[in-house]
This record gives sequence, structure tokens and C-alpha cells, in this order.
Amino acid sequence: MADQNGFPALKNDRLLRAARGEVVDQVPVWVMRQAGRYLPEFREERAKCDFFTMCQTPALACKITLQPLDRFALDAAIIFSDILVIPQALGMQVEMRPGEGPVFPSPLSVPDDLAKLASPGDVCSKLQYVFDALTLTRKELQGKAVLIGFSGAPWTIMAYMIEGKGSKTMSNAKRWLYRYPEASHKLLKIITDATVSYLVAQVKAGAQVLQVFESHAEHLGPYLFQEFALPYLKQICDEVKEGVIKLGLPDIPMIVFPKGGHYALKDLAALKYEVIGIDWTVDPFLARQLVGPNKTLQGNLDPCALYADEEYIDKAVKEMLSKFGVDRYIANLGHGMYPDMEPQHVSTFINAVHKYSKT
Ligand SMILES: Cc1c2[nH]c(c1CCC(=O)O)Cc1[nH]c(c(CCC(=O)O)c1C)Cc1[nH]c(c(CCC(=O)O)c1C)Cc1[nH]c(c(C)c1CCC(=O)O)C2
Repeated sequence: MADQNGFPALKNDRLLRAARGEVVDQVPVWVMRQAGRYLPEFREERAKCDFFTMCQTPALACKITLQPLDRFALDAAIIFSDILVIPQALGMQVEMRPGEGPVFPSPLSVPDDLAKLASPGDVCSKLQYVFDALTLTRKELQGKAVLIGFSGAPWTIMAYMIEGKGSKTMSNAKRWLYRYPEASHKLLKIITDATVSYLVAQVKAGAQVLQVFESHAEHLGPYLFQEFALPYLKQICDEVKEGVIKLGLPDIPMIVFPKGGHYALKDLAALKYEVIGIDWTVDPFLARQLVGPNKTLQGNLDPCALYADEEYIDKAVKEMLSKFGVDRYIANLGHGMYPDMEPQHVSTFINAVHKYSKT
């Protein structure tokens, strides 16, 4: 049986239900970086191929997206790609160096560099491979789990475009905020406009949920966040929802994940994102108090808890569920997994969520 868009009918809508605040039979669970180097079957593919070539090859991106679903009872798949495909589509070169992570050989250095960027209106024509991967994966999933599309949030993407690689302090990117506030807003607007059309096109291609990663929220603090992050996160949510409706597609849940952004939870709760992801440094009771009863929370086991033995993981999940409760909750880690983690421990995590949350 196919749905009205020709995709296989959804047999597991737990995550959609939880996002909308509806009753679920079990708490839905997925894991950030669930497709990645901790899986030997991923490493086997990665050994043969450059990271971005993998992203750009829909059949391969689909295969990798589905690898963790073959092993674990996950309630969602997240499309195999990267947040840095947006800077690439804006004309910047990005390399993924093993052991080092992403590197931009020529990062933005001064406001005049903005003139070198492509128009945000052109990004979707360069990202057809992501849309093709989503459409193929949605079909191959056979409705077993929902398919999550994603993007980086504008500040997080801006930080990479200026730093050119990971940074402990983000001082180059923050220098722009203090020294070139106008150019910073110009850049954030370019990224926002590109991201809005990119996310709408992801929904058109088959994404059933969208997550926006504000992975570098911790560097901003409440004042910079108010000025340089919140307005753009709002614009993305408002305009993506509007764009999806304009295309005659059903409204889909959106998740915002402000890593290190505990100070922003109350402000984020005023936006239209249905789900707010929290990292492991935030107490679930405090998060609930800050976001109120009408948002779904996602998170937040310390990823490093997966280094513990299985008995500990089982207990930690039980405790986590007792704090979040089973309503308006999606279980996850508080950030992505690391390459040296054991697949068996991911299985323990996922099974414990389902075991302790059966209603
Ligand atoms: C900041 C960020 C990036 N990319 C992403 C974020 C936001 C999430 C977060 O905060 O971690 C998002 C991302 N990156 C990747 C996914 C795929 C889906 C999934 O989560 O399973 C997703 C959702 C694959 C990936 N992205 C990357 C890998 C490993 C690359 C490799 O194989 O060499 C994978 C599987 C590389 C990457 N990509 C990025 C970094 C900093 C790195 C290096 C760090 C690392 O190696 O884990 C940028």
C-alpha cells in the first residue's frame, strides 16, 4: 500500500505522534550519528570512498542511512549527509580529512569575501543528490521508521565558514559578530535563505521530520544568541512551514537542537518548532519547566554513557525515562556518538527505551 505521494505507507509513526504530543505505545528513539564510523559496515564503505562522494552518491547515502536500521529497532532514520553541504553549495570548498574533520582551505576572512558566495537561490540546484537520496531512502525504508532530513543552523554554519575547521573558542567567527555585525547579519541571512529552500525541498523529496542543528550554541550565550541566532532560527521554522503548506504538502514536525544552549530554551519554546533537543548537561525537569507543557523534548543521555557496561546503560535509560516521562518525549543521546563506541551498547540503549516505556 502506498500513501498519496506514492511512498510506502508508514507503519511506525511513533516519532511523529510524540512530536505532536499524541499518545504513543512506546517512547520513540533514534541516535545522533547513528550512521557512522562505529559500525564496521560503514567503515568498510568509507575505506573505499571519500566522505563527500559518499554523500553525493544517492544509492550509497541510502545504503548507509539504512545500516543502523538493519541492526537496531530504531524509530527514525536520518539521511546520511552533512551540514556543510550548504557552504559547498554556496561555492566554498570543504574537505573531510580523516582524523581531522572538516577543513575549508579558504575560509571567509573579511566582509568583502561575502561577494564570492553564490546566490542562496541557486543552492538547491546543486543539492539534487540529497533530494535523490531522500526519495530513494524513503522508498527503501518501507514505512518501518520515519525519515529525518536536516540542516545546520545559520550561526553554526557561519562559524565553520569563518573558522575553516573546528575551534575551541570560535574566536574568529565571534570576532565577526563584534567587529562586523552588519556583515554578520548579511551572511546569516544568506545562509538562512539557502537553508529555507533546502529544507522545503527535502520535505518535497520525502523527509518526514526536519532537525536543525545549532551545534555551536554554547559559544554564544544569551545576548549574542538573541541577536545572531534566534531570529534566524525563527525565520527558518516559519518560512519552512509556510513553504511546505504552499506546496500542498502536510505540515511536518521540526526539531531544533541547541547544543550547549541551555540558556536559550525558554526563547526557543516561543518558536513553532514542535521538538527541542537538549544535551546531557541540562536536567530534564529544568528543561520541562523552561519549555512548558506544549513542546516535545528530545535527548539527552551523555553519549559517553555508552562506554559503560550494559547493566549501567539499562539503568541510566530507566532513570532518564523516569525524569522525562513517556509523553511529549523522544529518546536520544545528548549529542552524537563517537567512532570507538560499541554497536552492542547502542542496541542496549534502544531496547531499554522501548522496554521501560511500554504503556
Ligand atoms: C557539526 C556537524 C557536522 N555535521 C553534522 C553536524 C551537526 C551535528 C553535530 O553537532 O555533531 C551533522 C551530520 N553529519 C553526519 C550526519 C549523518 C547522519 C547521522 O547522524 O547518522 C549528520 C546529521 C555524518 C558525518 N559527518 C562526519 C562524519 C565522519 C566523517 C568520516 O567518515 O570521515 C559522518 C559520518 C564528519 C563531520 N562533519 C562535521 C564534523 C565536525 C565532522 C567531524 C567530526 C566527526 O568526525 O565526527 C560537521
